[in-house]
Amino acid sequence: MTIQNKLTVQALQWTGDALKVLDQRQLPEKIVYDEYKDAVGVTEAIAGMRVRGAPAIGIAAAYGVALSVRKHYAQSNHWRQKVAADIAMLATSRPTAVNLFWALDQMKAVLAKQLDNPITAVLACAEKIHAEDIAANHKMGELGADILAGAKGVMTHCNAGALATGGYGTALGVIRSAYQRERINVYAGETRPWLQGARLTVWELAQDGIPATLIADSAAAWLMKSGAIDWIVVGADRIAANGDAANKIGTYSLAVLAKQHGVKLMVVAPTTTIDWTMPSGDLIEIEQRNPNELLPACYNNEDSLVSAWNPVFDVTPAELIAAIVTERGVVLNPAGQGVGGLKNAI
Ligand SMILES: CSC[C@@H](O)[C@@H](O)C(=O)COP(=O)(O)O
Repeated sequence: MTIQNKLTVQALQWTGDALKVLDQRQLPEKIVYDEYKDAVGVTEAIAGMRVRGAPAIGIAAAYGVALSVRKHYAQSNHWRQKVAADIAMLATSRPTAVNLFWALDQMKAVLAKQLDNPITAVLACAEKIHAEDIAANHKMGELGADILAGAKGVMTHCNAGALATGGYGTALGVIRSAYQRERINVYAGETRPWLQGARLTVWELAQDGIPATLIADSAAAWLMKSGAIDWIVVGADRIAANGDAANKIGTYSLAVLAKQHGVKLMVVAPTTTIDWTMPSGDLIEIEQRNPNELLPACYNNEDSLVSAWNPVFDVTPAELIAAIVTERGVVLNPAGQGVGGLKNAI
């Protein structure tokens, strides 16, 4: 399947025998791509945040399985067991984004078939997942832009752009599409502690010629009070069946503040981000990352009395969400109805 992406900078590229990953830890100062030829490398790239963002994590993992089959098929009669072990390893890379587990399930389903050429079959599946994600982003961009019509300002959190997906982006896809229709003021929260907003989002928008204003996370309430924004537009890592949505830590704070200020919250995510088996967001596993991502280095010693609590996602209840935008359609005011209506929608 052809992968179409208008952007020059892509998080992931398949080269024919390797996965090229843009090292997002080095942005915006440096644009560095690393090449991975096995599932161990791809697992490390995901766990170490070289590639991040729910859809991009799923796509990278799918290519990781394709690399695993390439490596083991010709070398071993036990290639299926070795690939299964690699899939189990990839599944440990990060816990919250359900796109990872969805993509691995897609690859397992291909591998469960009688295959004449497993290498070609799994690669075709990975490329299909990649291409369909880009197509879904463009569809969501248009649907979300319809909702934003007439808005003067939007704020986004974390990076839910081309860097976090196959290309174009979820929340940033909506902002891109809206901006193409009419100029809109875009604000991005810096997104502590990893600074996805400051390092990735404003840079990515600037690559497309879209002006963006960076704010400290703690300035969000004051921005809303000023009347500058009508909507907050974010992505998601996992949406429960009842419409609760896990996203980058700080999204829940923004949702609570938005309610106080009459600002609306839009969650933009492909249906691969919906966990149909999970009835409520209360059950979503929230990743805790190393406290040293937060702690100044001087506290990183055994005698230190200072520790850090570093959950990197939170869950926004459906009642605080005005719209969930997917490639299959929009759910307005999901509280009470959830997202089940999208399950069989085309
Ligand atoms: C389209 S990306 C949606 C989410 O994955 C994104 O908002 C987010 O929270 C990413 O977190 P990260 O820890 O950078 O992987």
